[in-house]
Amino acid sequence: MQEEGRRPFVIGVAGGTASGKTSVCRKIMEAVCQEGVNPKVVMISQDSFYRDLSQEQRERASRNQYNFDHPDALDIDLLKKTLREIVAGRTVDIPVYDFKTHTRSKTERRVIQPSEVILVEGILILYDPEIREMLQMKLFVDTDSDTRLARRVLRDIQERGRTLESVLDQYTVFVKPAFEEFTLPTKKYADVIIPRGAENDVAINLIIQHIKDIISGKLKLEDMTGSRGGLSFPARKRHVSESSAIPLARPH
Ligand SMILES: Nc1ncnc2c1ncn2[C@@H]1O[C@H](COP(=O)(O)OP(=O)(O)O)[C@@H](O)[C@H]1O
Ligand SMILES: Nc1ccn([C@@H]2O[C@H](COP(=O)(O)O)[C@@H](O)[C@H]2O)c(=O)n1
Repeated sequence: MQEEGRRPFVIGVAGGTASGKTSVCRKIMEAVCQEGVNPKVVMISQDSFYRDLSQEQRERASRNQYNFDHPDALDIDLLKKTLREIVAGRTVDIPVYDFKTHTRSKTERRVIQPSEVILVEGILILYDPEIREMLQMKLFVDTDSDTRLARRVLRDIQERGRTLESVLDQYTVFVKPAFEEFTLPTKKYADVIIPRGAENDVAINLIIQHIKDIISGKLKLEDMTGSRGGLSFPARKRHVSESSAIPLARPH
């Protein structure tokens, strides 16, 4: 149960498509849940907040003429409202999104119970200033773009009902340019940059340790700067570099 008066610890995980955001979140969840105090941890994807498309927009999407990587493709207001509710410790329900049909389920919603740790991941999760304000820890998963494209091709064909041609076409026309325009510039907001994503155990273990210290109370509110009315990460930015585990210079 969430402690009376204590805000959940909200962690934002950004990065390009198929960079390993979800995989990093899963690793963090597994490790944090092994903690003796057994905190409740939940993961939310920004993908749940894609706008429902009209028939005409769905037809354009199926012809690869719809830009899902532009901020306007997301209902950012609903995401913000939902995060505010979560931060206030209330139960919320969020849409269930289907990548094959580009629509939200008409019958299903996912219920998110109050939790001590909230992981929220997405390509644009560090894009909106009000959302950034709600995050006590900001991570950016920094995986090489060739690797990301290779993973996206496999994933989108296997799981999202796409053809090779459509994945490559969408990537060239929309995904890559939007990554450069909207996602990459948000790297500067990250407290920790994780090169190579989920395989970077050194970086992930440092992050896990920090979260455990906060949950166990070893890191206290008054020990931290930059507090926004709840638990927060020290304001000084850290960069877990590829070559050095112990860090920690400012990101560029
Ligand atoms: N380190 C890794 N090695 C191999 N495959 C990976 C690795 N990290 C992620 N993947 C695969 O790449 C795809 C995208 O990973 P995911 O974590 O869902 O990325 P994102 O949430 O950033 O889109 C998935 O199919 C996943 O299994
Ligand atoms: N109907 C949709 C909605 C989104 N996309 C793509 O998903 C990517 C974001 O998801 P990740 O898991 O890769 O972070 C984004 O790049 C959109 O292009 C889609 O193809 N169809």
